[in-house]
Amino acid sequence: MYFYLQHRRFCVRSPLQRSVASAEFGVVSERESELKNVQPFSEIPGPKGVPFLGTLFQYSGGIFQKYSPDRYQDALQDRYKQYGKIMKETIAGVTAVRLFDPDYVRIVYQNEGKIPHVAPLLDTTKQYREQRDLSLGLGNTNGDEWYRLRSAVQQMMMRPKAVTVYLPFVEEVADDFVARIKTIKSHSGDIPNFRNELARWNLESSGMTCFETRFGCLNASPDSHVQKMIDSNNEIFVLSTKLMFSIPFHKIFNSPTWKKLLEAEDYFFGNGQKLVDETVAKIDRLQLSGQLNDDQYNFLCYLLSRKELSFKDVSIITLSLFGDGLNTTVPSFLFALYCLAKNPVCQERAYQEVCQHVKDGSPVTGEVINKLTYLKACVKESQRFFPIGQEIKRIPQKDLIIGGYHIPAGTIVELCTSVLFQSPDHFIEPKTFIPDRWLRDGSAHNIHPYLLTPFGHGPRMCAGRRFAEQEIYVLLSKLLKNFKMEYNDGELDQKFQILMVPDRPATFTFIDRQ
Ligand code: HEM
Repeated sequence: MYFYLQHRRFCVRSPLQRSVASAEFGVVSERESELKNVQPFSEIPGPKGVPFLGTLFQYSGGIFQKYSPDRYQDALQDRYKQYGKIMKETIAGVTAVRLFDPDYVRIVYQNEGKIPHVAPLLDTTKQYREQRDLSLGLGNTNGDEWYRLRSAVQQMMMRPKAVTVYLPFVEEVADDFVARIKTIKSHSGDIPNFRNELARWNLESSGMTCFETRFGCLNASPDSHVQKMIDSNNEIFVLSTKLMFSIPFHKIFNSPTWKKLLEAEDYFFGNGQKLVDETVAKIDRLQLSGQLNDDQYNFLCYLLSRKELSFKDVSIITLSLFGDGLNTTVPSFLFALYCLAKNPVCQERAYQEVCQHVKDGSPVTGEVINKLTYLKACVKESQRFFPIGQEIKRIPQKDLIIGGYHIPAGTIVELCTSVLFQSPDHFIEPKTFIPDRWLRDGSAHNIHPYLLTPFGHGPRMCAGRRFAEQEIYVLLSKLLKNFKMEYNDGELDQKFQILMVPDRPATFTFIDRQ
């Protein structure tokens, strides 16, 4: 059943409603004619490629190369300019329809049902986990299997109140991080490779949430396990990008790149699994001796208590919370910091807000965070400037008509609104950092609700969202309180590594506030 037919049922109105909504009738009749003239899937425009591999050679080197893989965002912009709001492309055997219009995105979300299907968040990680007989985790499963996992963690991970249990850990690590900045910054306040410093902070912070242990990530030596875990996590994304734009031999045999990726995955996963095993053994010992308090090892104890989760599921979910922030929370944080450093007026206003609500010597609570409305608007605006994802993927389970084209059930659909984030058609003064546009009284900006959804939308919305946001708001408010931040390391840009990451290690300058 097409979305259009469903939609029509809701368009039956009383005479009064009809006269009030006469403008809308134009839309309805347009849609009627659209339905009559539905174009088949094959007519969706897009670049022509060779059979199976499609346009792979435009990305993969040689004389046909048009785009460097780390500038995939340019390819998407070009595709939008050339083909408009809907187009399709095949790359290395994977065909996807891309949507560049928030109204089209709305159609997909409104028809996804209770169990939306998605293409894997990271195809290579899914393949790795299948090969090693691990649980696939939330982002790589669909149907009942996904529902089983998601419903087991939904309450504990998605309720804003539930994650505030971990606030004291997050705050403790953030305070230590601020102290470390004070000791390591140069005479002029510079800290080079701040991205790596943030990675250490993030691993320490999520390590506390998952394992309630301080690992010493902040001060770890360059040849420590911690640093190697950070490096191997990064390597997974670098190699996955390479494989995304290669002939997919790795799906048939262990190609050299695939072997390197296995090594990086094994390193990260192996060390992570050891932490899970050690912590679970500790919990068992405490329980046996009657010394396990109710407020200890919340995250793991909760997962272990869920009968529907196997031990493999518990491990993967825990390691997702432990490691996923490295390539999501960290770049997101760095871009937010950059936006504030480059916009001192906004930084000052956020500083004033933080001083008003975050009191020295009092803990940062959920209530305090709720009051940081301007800070949150700054973060959201930074996500418009620097989206860390190029698209959100869905595989609709019923046929849809979008933009006048028939999209059969089972098609991979990519929701690519990030190419519109700098467009004057969608944002007033798009090239200016204006956090106010996200404040309630900034409604004059009238932003389409399906345009900027950095954490996705609906039942498959990011499972780590509450944790990531909590960490970002706490650390950002601590940094604002302690330092004026500047950035003098050239223009920061983004490069594509499955996600959008900073194009350089990034040196920030921290000037003590008295
Ligand atoms: C600023 C940081 C982050 C951003 C912007 C982000 C963004 C996203 C997005 C866009 C999705 C797809 C949502 C959809 O399909 O509707 C997603 C899914 C997911 N994210 Fe995040 N994420 C972040 C941090 C994290 C962290 C720290 C974790 C660790 C637990 C995490 C775990 C997940 C999982 C497990 C899914 C799959 C959910 C499912 O399919 O049920 N994310 N994230």
